[in-house]
Amino acid sequence: MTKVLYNHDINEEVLQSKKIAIIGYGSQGHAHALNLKESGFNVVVGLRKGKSWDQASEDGLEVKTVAEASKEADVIMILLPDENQPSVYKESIEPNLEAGNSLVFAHGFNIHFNQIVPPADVDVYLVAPKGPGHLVRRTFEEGAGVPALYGIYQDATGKAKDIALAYAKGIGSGRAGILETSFQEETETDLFGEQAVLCGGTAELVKAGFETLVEAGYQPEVAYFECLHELKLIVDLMYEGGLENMRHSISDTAEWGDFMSGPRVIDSSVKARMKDVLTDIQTGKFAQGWILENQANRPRYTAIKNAENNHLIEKVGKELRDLMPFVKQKAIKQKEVVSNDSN
Ligand SMILES: NC(=O)C1=CN([C@@H]2O[C@H](COP(=O)(O)OP(=O)(O)OC[C@H]3O[C@@H](n4cnc5c(N)ncnc54)[C@H](OP(=O)(O)O)[C@@H]3O)[C@@H](O)[C@H]2O)C=CC1
Ligand SMILES: CC[C@](O)(C(C)=O)C(=O)O
Ligand SMILES: [Mg+2]
Ligand SMILES: [Mg+2]
Repeated sequence: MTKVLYNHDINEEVLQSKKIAIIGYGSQGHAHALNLKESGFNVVVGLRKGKSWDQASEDGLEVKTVAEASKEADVIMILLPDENQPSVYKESIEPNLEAGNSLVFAHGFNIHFNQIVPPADVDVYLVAPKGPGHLVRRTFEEGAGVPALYGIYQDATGKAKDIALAYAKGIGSGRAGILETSFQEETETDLFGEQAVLCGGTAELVKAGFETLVEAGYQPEVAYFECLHELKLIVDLMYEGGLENMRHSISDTAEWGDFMSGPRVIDSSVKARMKDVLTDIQTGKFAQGWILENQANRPRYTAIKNAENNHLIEKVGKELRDLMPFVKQKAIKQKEVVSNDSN
């Protein structure tokens, strides 16, 4: 088995004397900045003036422009949206890099697809949490953490691995497990996971199930509870003890239906199309499409997002969630507060 590292394997001393600039204060940025600060590290947040700036200041953090924060820091973690990173890097980070600095990423996209080309005299590595930023923060506050990958692209100082591990420990990932990867592996598996399974695959499965029931004449509220709300409860059981644990808790009738109908819905044609998705990621076709979409000011992204937000499942879901005070919309609320991007 691949070696998984935990807090007791990591000495964070190497990071204690350094200043860490967190560039961006969105989903990942707020979590890294606050977790690192509470772990005892010296943090400055790099931003433009606006909502995030105000929020980071209100949260008690030192806030400066991206250029100022980059200039004074030894470790510069870029937590801007992937599509904004190249221009901000060129304008405000690259001119302020010094030999021996660390340039750090939470996702390998811009290095792997050559959108950012760093100088040879800085360390370049990634610390990529395997979970949404709001959960990186929430689990840390609860005394737990989100697993993370680290990977070294360039080791100018000979200390890149030690600093990367100390950083991962500082955000709480040493409580959950830290694994070594490469920029290529992180970039390709992360894009595949979010497209085919975690976000794209799951959203389409949920909508298809909901639409099938509603089109057959069943109540939308029943369809919502069945296909979306209960999904979390089922996935919690998988998270806690794998598929076997989920199957232990459900009825034998459900388990037999799972064995009989699951493979009818998710058949070998789905896996073949997953392989096509992976190929587009590996060849750079997906990355090129996303870069062009941004250069054109996101016409397709905006149209699809508007249509998705107006889907019946969203309307019904909002009404039902409003009646369940224990279901809190923490992630979206936080994102609205800390980010004024087009989300
Ligand atoms: N979201 C996640 O959970 C995960 C993300 N990642 C990676 O982490 C990185 C960050 O992603 P994520 O946290 O989603 O990003 P967000 O979209 O949440 O980042 C928004 C933040 O970036 C700031 N920002 C945007 N553009 C600029 C700019 N031009 N100058 C200064 N600040 C700017 C915003 O400030 P303002 O308020 O001024 O707009 C805001 O603080 C990406 O590489 C992503 O792939 C990795 C794992 C999971
Ligand atoms: C699953 C989506 C993700 O990769 C993540 C939260 O890990 C992202 O890019 O946001
Ligand atoms: Mg991810
Ligand atoms: Mg991702």
